Amino acid sequence: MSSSTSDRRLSELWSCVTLDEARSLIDSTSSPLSLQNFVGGQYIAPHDSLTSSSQHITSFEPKTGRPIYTLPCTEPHAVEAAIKAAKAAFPSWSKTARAERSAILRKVSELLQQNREVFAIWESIDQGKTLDRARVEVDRAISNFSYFSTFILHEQTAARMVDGVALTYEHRSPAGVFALISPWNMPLYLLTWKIAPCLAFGCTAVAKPSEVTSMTAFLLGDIFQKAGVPPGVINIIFGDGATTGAALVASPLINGVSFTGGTQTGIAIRRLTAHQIGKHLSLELGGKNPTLVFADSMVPSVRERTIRVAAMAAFENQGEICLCGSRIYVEKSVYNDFVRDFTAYVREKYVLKQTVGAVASLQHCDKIRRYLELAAEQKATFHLGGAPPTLNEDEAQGYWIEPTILTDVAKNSAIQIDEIFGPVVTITPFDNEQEAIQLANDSEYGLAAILLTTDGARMRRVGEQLEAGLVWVNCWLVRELGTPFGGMKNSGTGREGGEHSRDVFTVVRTLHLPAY
Ligand SMILES: NC(=O)C1=CN([C@@H]2O[C@H](COP(=O)(O)OP(=O)(O)OC[C@H]3O[C@@H](n4cnc5c(N)ncnc54)[C@H](O)[C@@H]3O)[C@@H](O)[C@H]2O)C=CC1
Ligand SMILES: O=C(O)/C=C/C=C(\O)C(=O)O
Repeated sequence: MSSSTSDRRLSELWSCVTLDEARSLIDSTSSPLSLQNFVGGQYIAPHDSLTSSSQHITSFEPKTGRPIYTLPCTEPHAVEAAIKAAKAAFPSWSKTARAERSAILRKVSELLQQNREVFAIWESIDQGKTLDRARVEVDRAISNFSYFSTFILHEQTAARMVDGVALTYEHRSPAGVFALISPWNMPLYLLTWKIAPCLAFGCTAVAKPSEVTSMTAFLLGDIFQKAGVPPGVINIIFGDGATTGAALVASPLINGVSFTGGTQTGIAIRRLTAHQIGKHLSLELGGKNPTLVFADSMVPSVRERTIRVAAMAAFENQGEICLCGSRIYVEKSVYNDFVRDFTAYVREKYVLKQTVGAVASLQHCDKIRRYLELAAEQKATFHLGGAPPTLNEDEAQGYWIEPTILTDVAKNSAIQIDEIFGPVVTITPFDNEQEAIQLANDSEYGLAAILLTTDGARMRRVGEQLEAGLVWVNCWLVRELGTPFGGMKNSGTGREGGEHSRDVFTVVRTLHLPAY
């Protein structure tokens, strides 16, 4: 594809300001849209053998099951070309004054803001989420850039005197070229959560979105070009995990990997990089997060909040957020009331096709359906869900799962143990605080936990015993971008956010200067 053809395609994509216009564009094109890698500051023609690929992957619209575009499955030699572009850009970018880097990132955030609705439309089409949810996520992508563009302006390093003998200080420098790999549940939100700090701290990168949801990453290339990000500083390549992702993380030219995705993939990345001890690894992996509902949180004055927070934590984005609370534990004295009120609330507020979207892929939909079949076989009680959804002709091939509420699921059932990552929640009673903590911690994962109680002492007593990197009390997914974000146990290693992202993307040396 010549660059003028790619420009035309991009301008068609940018011109869609409603979901219907975007769908018409997909339907009207005789050949499916084909995404192109963005390397060295430009989109790469598919027939460029050095930087692209002969293999292609088709991506489908979750709400209809129709093909929407193809993407190159970038082969190792082309991955290497993108890494070399990032490496060539590193010396200059890493020395660029932080005020200048900040201004460029600020421009990226402004351009995202100006194109907010277009990004939301394509994210909703590509991922299956509702348009409202997509808008929330684009707003966070905007914040990712604005936050780190200002964070770097205020960094300071303190010097210390040691016993009057030596003056010491920490000197940080950008760690090098990063592989930034993101999943399909919140594509733009999570990819920019990596790109923004990486560039802010002076590193360069090769970013690879999920092969399931590559569309908004494709549009991002154009934003970086328009914002004046120098060529090679950020390269975006497409492809699957086995071919493209593995070649990217394993390359000896890559100094660090920031990855969000499934735990098994995190383990594979650790193996692929095990012999490269100095490679920075930040892995944000799966979760099977508990929501603990204490009886005091069901008193009339706060009952509505308790139900609302538990429901949001379970079903936001179809349950496709690694932080979702998919195991709800309820104190026995309020168990029946909770199940009744929670079910009524979810039935009213989480309505398939209105406030609940389609799940991301056919493969993922089949996986969730297998868990629902298992629940039926194991004679779980379905308070909601379990039946095939009512769909019109256009939606019949889409990946739709009704919000599902299960009780009577055994502790050792795979439904209670595995990360289902869909709109499926279990509710289980507990007798006392100690049992609640023990049930919450009885998981290989340790990403997040939600604690619903009005007892201030319990908030700390229980909260501090939960094996989770993030504990939310009477709220969920409240985020301040400087706080450490990441998981314990098999939910990952490393923390990102503010100065924790600085630890990921910089190397530190301590200088000792004689004081005399
Ligand atoms: N944030 C989270 O916690 C997420 C958890 N998951 C969980 O993982 C399960 C599997 O989902 P998948 O689509 O397979 O997610 P995944 O972990 O395979 O995909 C995430 C990203 O990793 C890449 N990738 C895969 N294998 C790789 C490798 N060997 N080296 C480098 N990159 C690689 C993929 O291409 C994608 O960009 C889900 O059902 C869900 O339970 C999935 C996505 C996000
Ligand atoms: O950074 C956040 O606010 C949320 C992150 C969510 C994930 O990493 C996920 O769902 O994979």
